[in-house]
Amino acid sequence: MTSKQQTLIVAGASGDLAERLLLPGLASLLERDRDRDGGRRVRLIGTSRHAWEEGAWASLLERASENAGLPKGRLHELLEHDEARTADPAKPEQLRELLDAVEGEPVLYLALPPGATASILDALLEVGPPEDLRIVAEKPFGDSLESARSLNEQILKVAPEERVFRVDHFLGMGPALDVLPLRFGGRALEAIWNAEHIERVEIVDDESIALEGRADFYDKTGALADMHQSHLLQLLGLVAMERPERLDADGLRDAVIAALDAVGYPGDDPAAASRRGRYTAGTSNGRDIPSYADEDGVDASRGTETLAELEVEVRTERWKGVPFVLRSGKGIGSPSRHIDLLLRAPEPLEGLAEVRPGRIRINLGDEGGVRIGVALHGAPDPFAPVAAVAAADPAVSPLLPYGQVLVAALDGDLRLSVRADAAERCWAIIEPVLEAFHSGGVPLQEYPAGSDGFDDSLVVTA
Ligand SMILES: O=P(O)(O)OC[C@H]1O[C@@H](O)[C@H](O)[C@@H](O)[C@@H]1O
Repeated sequence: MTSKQQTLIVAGASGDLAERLLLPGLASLLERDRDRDGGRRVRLIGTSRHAWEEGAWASLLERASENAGLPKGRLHELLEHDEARTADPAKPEQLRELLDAVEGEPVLYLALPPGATASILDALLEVGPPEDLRIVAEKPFGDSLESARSLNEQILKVAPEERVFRVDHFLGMGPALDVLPLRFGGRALEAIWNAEHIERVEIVDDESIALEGRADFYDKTGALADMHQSHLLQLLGLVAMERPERLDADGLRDAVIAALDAVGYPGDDPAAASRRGRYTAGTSNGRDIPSYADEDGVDASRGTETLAELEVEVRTERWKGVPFVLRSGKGIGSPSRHIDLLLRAPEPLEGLAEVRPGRIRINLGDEGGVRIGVALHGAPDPFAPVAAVAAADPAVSPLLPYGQVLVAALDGDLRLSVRADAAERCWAIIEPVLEAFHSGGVPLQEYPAGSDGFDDSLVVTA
């Protein structure tokens, strides 16, 4: 690769996302590519509407390098150029100045909430977007089906779909990338990847962290819109889809949308298919956590959920009658990120001790890998560590998930980006449940932070 020059403008660079995830992701990919044909030629402009304090930009890059596990000066070294600007890209004249500072191909990363993204898109239309502009839009893409539609209309006036990258960093997680080779790269698992052999699928992201000062965003959003609408449904798309005709962007994204289109609620009753909870004071991961209702910036009367569980069906021949359970919560005592495919019990065989039927676990946590529970002699519990383990080679995907989605955007690979129709469809799937939540149709349960979530006896009114 003698790479072309690109200027990455990050709007919202002073936010927590840039420091924790996006810039570390960038550092991880520049580091990976540093010795490949002279490395990538990326210029970075970080913008914020608020004035940058003296030294704030340099120390942001240092913290981002450290968050990527690199020496603190590394990101600065790897970038061809970097600078911070105080600018409001929603103001056309300020946006024009930013675009004038671009050298090479412009990549505009909108690390901002949907309302701010919409204002910048308006400004882009007014100044006339450069023809080679790439737009990267952070999740949540809209905050309802209607706003996702209108964002899509706006964005497609500014750039064609093949230059638009709607980010879902779960799609950049090594283990999520493993789902495709796991299913289609060999015969062992795809042969049983159906309702005949699989009884239930669980897609879980239970986190020990709590609100972490994000009340501004989270209290208006809640677990369901934060996690299920994007991350968990995208994973469901990969697990539930049919074999794509080919694994290019259209092939993959057509297969994902077909799976999402087939999603419905058991008995067409979204309220009965869902549960929600909110943490009370407790201790999680050795830290004292206040009750969600008492966290700074929270309006307790909103009844925002910090834990949500949803059961859906995928109405295809392959998945007939198989519940897909999607759960995510904060302040959970035994955090776990995984996709489990629980196998049906075999026909009993006289003389053979009864064992648990086993499961396929795709571990989405840092350690990754796939664990297949099988019955072995002397190991009646196939969930025990003697079961077969396929560990991914960490050298194969050394990028952080944000590095993976970012490199896809920089290189124009659309496979890790959520297509317009899928972003809308995911809102359409969760909106009936959100309505049930807001109208009080699903009781808000309480769980102490540090516990494992639902306890049906603790029901409070929403
Ligand atoms: O642990 P990661 O990779 O940051 O992903 C989980 C996070 O994903 C984000 O998209 C959500 O807004 C957060 O609430 C969540 O904690």
